[in-house]
Amino acid sequence: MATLSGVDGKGIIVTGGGGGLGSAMAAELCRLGARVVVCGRTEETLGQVAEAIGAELGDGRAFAVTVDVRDPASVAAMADRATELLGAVDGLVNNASGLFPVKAEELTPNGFDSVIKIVLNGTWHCTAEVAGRWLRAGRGGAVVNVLTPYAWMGAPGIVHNASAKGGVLAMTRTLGAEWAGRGVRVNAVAPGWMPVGGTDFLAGDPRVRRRLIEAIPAGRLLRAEETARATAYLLSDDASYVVGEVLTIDGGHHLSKGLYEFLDELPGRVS
Ligand SMILES: CCCCC/C=C/C(=O)SCCNC(=O)CCNC(=O)[C@H](O)C(C)(C)COP(=O)(O)OP(=O)(O)OC[C@H]1O[C@@H](n2cnc3c(N)ncnc32)[C@H](O)[C@@H]1OP(=O)(O)O
Ligand SMILES: NC(=O)C1=CN([C@@H]2O[C@H](COP(=O)(O)OP(=O)(O)OC[C@H]3O[C@@H](n4cnc5c(N)ncnc54)[C@H](OP(=O)(O)O)[C@@H]3O)[C@@H](O)[C@H]2O)C=CC1
Repeated sequence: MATLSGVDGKGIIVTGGGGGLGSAMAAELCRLGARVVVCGRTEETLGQVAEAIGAELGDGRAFAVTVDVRDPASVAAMADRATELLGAVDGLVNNASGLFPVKAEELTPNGFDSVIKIVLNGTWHCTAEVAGRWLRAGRGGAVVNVLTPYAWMGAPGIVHNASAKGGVLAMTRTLGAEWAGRGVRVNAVAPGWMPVGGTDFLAGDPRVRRRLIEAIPAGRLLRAEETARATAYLLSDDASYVVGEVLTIDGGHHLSKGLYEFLDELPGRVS
């Protein structure tokens, strides 16, 4: 029986790997057979993630490496260390991010820059470093950028992050087309709301949680592991003809329910 090739045996770097989605993603990729380097700025959380994966799946599956994605030299050092630890790097997941809710008219130039530097510049630095090595070596590889549907929908209250994610969307499509002929694939996932990391408040506030869920056609929040599995597909050779694409995983949230939820109340409705 034919099976999907998946990420079994692949070496993958996950940036922001100490965070909510990054840690869940790293663990799920390892369950699917990959070996991962989780990287970010905070050694302690990265160490905890690698240790938890080791306790579940055994040693040699997950490794912690510090990096500041805003700094190209730090990214190059991380890529060196990841290559030593994994043997070969086959995939990169650009998951690191930063944001704070703020009214656009109150956002300072430095506040805007602080988010752009992590999300847009950081994604570029990691992609240029890791994919640059693949291109110079004449080998392939897969990059998956973590977007959200607001990369194209917009997101009032977080203009810095929405602008950065919009930039990463353009980067995904551009580099996807530019490098496809040389075996380097660049794609993205666009997950909806998950009660982890930057939005872990969703797990605790029933009112906010209920209001959000009401707007999601699928009627529930997304599980981080579901994002991980979609990411695994894009990292795998099964997606070898998928280029510059965005896989949206939001239960239909960005499509909205439209008139459907009011259908029974509309005058003149023919049943
Ligand atoms: C809401 C929908 C979300 C759905 C999708 C979810 C996405 C995520 O969850 S993304 C990940 C969220 N996690 C984090 O953001 C954690 C990491 N965050 C940070 O490190 C900081 O929040 C950061 C993004 C601001 C970066 O920190 P740093 O570079 O150290 O920046 P500074 O603290 O030096 O501040 C720079 C600049 O920004 C202004 N600023 C910071 N926080 C706020 C705030 N809450 N409100 C307004 N302005 C803020 C700060 O004042 C500085 O500006 P100046 O004062 O002009 O110098
Ligand atoms: N949670 C959700 O509902 C959704 C999340 N997403 C996306 O998922 C991704 C992860 O978000 P989430 O897990 O919620 O958030 P977290 O805050 O938990 O994770 C963000 C991670 O980015 C790392 N990071 C921040 N700045 C830097 C930097 N300069 N260099 C290296 N690493 C950095 C942080 O680690 P450290 O501070 O230690 O460096 C942290 O581990 C983001 O791209 C986000 O936009 C998308 C849709 C929904």
